[in-house]
Amino acid sequence: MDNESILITGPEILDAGGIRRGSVLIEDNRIADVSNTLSPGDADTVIDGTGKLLIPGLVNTHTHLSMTLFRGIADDLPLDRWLNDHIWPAEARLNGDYCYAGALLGCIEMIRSGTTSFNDMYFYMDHVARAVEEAGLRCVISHGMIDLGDTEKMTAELRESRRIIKECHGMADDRIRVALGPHSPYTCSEELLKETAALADKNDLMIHIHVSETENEVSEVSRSHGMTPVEYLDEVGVLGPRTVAAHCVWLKDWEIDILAERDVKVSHNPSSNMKLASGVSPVARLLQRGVNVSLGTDGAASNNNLDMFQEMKTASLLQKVNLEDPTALPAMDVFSMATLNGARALGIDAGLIAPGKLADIVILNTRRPHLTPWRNPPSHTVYSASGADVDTVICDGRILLRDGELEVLEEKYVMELAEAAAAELTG
Ligand SMILES: C[C@H]1O[C@@H](n2cnc3c(N)ncnc32)[C@H](O)[C@@H]1O
Ligand SMILES: [Zn+2]
Repeated sequence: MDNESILITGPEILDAGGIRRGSVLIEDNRIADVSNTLSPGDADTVIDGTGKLLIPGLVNTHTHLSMTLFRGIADDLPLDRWLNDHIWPAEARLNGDYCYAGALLGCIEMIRSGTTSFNDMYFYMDHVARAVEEAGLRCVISHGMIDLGDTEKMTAELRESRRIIKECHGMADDRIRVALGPHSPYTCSEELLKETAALADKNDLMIHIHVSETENEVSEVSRSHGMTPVEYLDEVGVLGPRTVAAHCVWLKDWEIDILAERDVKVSHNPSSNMKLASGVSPVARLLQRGVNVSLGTDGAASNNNLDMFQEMKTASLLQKVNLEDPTALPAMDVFSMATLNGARALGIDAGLIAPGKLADIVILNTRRPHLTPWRNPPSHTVYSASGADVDTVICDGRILLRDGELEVLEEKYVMELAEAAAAELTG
């Protein structure tokens, strides 16, 4: 059933390299050919791409998938009160079944809005992995480690990370990989951060961490360590090319240099930063210095959805208004962030529509009133489209959504499961 050949005939193709027209042939889990001479006889499955736009699957480089269960519970608060007074008390009641239900729901939401890969940090990650395996998506997952300076807690967090690595790394034909997830410089002890760096080095693992999200964090870290968060994380060895640093809102100029030098992968989360009023990340400057900046939604309790199309538009508009410069972060740049830069951040051989790349592909219906006249694909994709315009999704060469119909998971059942879990948790 999966991993046969699929031919998508005659769509327009948009990726970070530009716009063109051509048919796309998928064999097994990779793109085999992109050309104008392919004929329908060449494939087991043929998808008519006429009137469609074919793009690489979007990559969400920072989220907490199971937090779909907490959507709408604590709006209109700053990060510290949001976490301390609402989210952490609610999370204390989580278990594996709840996290599985929330992750399944999140997977459906992502498939329907054109995301094929994501970077997740949360709890009960073996249950999240099971959901992702069933959904057919690709991900990097990490157990969110928080020790608040407690040595016993630190040992337990590292033990749980090791367990998840052992059980889940390379699962589902390597669609699921495991990273280390020290939550942040303000919730992890110095020792935990150093242990994390050593473990990542030894086992060639990615690190996923929140960095310089709020002004409070910068004051707190500066007070405790006499250094800014980026300087401190560099000192303890956490920053490198396999580190995804989420947020990076409050950066001094020299911290941007450190991030660039270490080739840290920055994940920009504009909706969450705006909703929690955390601030505005200097994305245009980061990109100018050559930092690989990608996009993330953060969790559904601070966004409040997982739609990467909205995230692209928001990212662009936020830079423009903040810099009072309408040329800042144009459509093509933000589209590259959501595709190629995301794939690079997660070490995934995708993000471009080209032979040899992993077949993670999204097809949009362009024949919609709000996309008419169809004339400027990058502009329409970033400024006019939404996740609801996605009609077909392929991940790892397997069709997950076809003409708006899910080919994986039972949507009605998953929604009921998530409703029940949310009611028990927060109701
Ligand atoms: C993995 C941990 O990260 C928390 N979490 C979710 N969103 C954010 C954010 N924007 N900043 C910091 N922590 C966050 C989750 O609620 C969980 O406790
Ligand atoms: Zn987060």
